[in-house]
Amino acid sequence: MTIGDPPGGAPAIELRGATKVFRTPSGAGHTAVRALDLTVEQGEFVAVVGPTGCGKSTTLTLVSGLEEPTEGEVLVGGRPVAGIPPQVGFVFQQDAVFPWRTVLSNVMAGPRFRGVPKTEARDRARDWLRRVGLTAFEGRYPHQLSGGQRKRVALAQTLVNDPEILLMDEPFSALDVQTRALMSDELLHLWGGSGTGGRASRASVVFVTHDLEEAIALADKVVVMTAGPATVKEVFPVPLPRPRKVESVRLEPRFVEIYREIWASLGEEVRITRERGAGRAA
Ligand SMILES: Nc1ncnc2c1ncn2[C@@H]1O[C@H](COP(=O)(O)OP(=O)(O)OP(=O)(O)O)[C@@H](O)[C@H]1O
Repeated sequence: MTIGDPPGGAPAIELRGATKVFRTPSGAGHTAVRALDLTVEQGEFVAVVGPTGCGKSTTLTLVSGLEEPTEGEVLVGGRPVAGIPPQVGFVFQQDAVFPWRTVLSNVMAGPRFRGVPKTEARDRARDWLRRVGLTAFEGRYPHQLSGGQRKRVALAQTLVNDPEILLMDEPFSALDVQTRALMSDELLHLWGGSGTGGRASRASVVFVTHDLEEAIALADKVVVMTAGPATVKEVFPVPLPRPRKVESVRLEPRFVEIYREIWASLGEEVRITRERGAGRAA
């Protein structure tokens, strides 16, 4: 057993009654998530959808250890989160690349930071750049890349560290529709391979998105959050076979049925959020 192995086959992530109250500048409390129960099994791909501002990103920050819950428990690999767990990788909407470093140097940065010798870090980075189709771009700087290419760098940069848990917060939302579909396929391909690195099992993923089609196309289960403060409203399994291609899977009749079913639940929360916004503006 290595340090990252969960005890007794525990789920990858568990939130038990997790509540997060932020202090606002006026000193008042703002509840971002409340009594949230969520389990992500090892190797599972979970998509989280919910109305804007409901608390999806806050949920990820609790799992990442960047924030502590005010009440309840957050477990990663069966252990309470204390600080940022080393086995967790992130991909956010904004690129987290160093603009002054080349693509290769950016992808090497994580392993180097973790103490991997330079030659090995370079080999691993090159292997990941090959997997994401950027071998020819290793000497470029981020500003010399397209949005889709930068996103590929971000994926390589995260996956090169062989994370057991991958937290993704609207990672593709800044991309155009076609690039977005390509990146989703690429993500499924990389995730579905025989582990992201030396491990036999694949990473457990929590993927936050506004796009219900994207959520269904990617995930094993879709978690619908309520209007803020977020709690889990319903969890829908997505029994679509894998491997999937996002552009074709969304045309299948079963996909459309699942979409209707989840939208009936999500749409209600979106309406509640809109009505609150309209009320405030009035
Ligand atoms: N550090 C903070 N201090 C105070 N309030 C915060 C803080 N971070 C988030 N919030 C508030 O908590 C609520 C949930 O925010 P969060 O970013 O988690 O929502 P979200 O569902 O990810 O939003 P979106 O879909 O728009 O990205 C919001 O009302 C937000 O204003």
